[in-house]
Amino acid sequence: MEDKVLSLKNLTMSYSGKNVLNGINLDVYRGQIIGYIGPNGAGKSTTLKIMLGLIDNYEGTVEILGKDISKSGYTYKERIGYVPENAEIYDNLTAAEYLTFIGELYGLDREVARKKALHLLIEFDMEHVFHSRISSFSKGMRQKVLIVSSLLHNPDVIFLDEPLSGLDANSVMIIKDMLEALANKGKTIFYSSHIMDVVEKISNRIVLLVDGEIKADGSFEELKAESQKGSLESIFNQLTGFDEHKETAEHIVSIVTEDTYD
Ligand SMILES: Nc1ncnc2c1ncn2[C@@H]1O[C@H](COP(=O)(O)OP(=O)(O)OP(=O)(O)O)[C@@H](O)[C@H]1O
Repeated sequence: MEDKVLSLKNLTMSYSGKNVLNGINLDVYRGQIIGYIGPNGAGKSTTLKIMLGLIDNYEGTVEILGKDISKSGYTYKERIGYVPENAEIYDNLTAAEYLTFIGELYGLDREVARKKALHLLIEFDMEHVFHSRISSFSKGMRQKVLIVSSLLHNPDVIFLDEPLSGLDANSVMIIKDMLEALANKGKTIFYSSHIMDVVEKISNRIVLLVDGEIKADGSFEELKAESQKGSLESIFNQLTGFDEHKETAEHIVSIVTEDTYD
């Protein structure tokens, strides 16, 4: 199909003999916002890193924008943007220097990259620090720089791994609306996060990964109808078989407050 943007076929990955992804099959179409969720260690970041070409010793097939990424070389990366969970960022550069550099790496003209970066940072109320070193930025300010850096080249597919980390409530609203507007323009968004109420609101399709396997795949309404639970958080708890949060919390508190540890 022409509008198929991503296609994973029997994607399998193991580290030191331990299977992390167990045969993932997933087709993603233009304009979809995929909420990619799952417990810690389920394999979400591993899937993202494979699609981004950062891990290559996987089995199965990964097609992005109609091409098998193991054969097509790196040019597909010109059309994708990535906000990593833990980013290496060149702290000693100013926001202007860093973003202009990233823009140039993506093939933009230096002046175009600089202007576009400035205009985007203005929208995030950060014009006053355009010429400040990133090392002086707060966590949320660094996150905004990362988000801007992933969008400078107007990518068709955007991968975001916990992108709202450190952002204040106003900025979260901007990012949510921005992702929706980008999807309406035909961009495809692959959004991995643990913040269930945001995933519930922005995704038009939710994919739940558990132990390297897709355990649920559908719109929030579909998942809700299947599980008869109210929120995505409770659907997540049910589908991952977890109902012991109260007991676990109490055990933690009893260990913390136990005075026989010496
Ligand atoms: N470089 C590595 N070497 C060995 N094992 C790894 C490596 N990277 C990831 N793993 C293992 O693969 C599994 C999946 O990790 P991954 O980071 O993909 O999970 P995740 O779903 O993104 O988790 P989280 O929600 O905690 O970010 C985990 O068991 C992890 O320990």
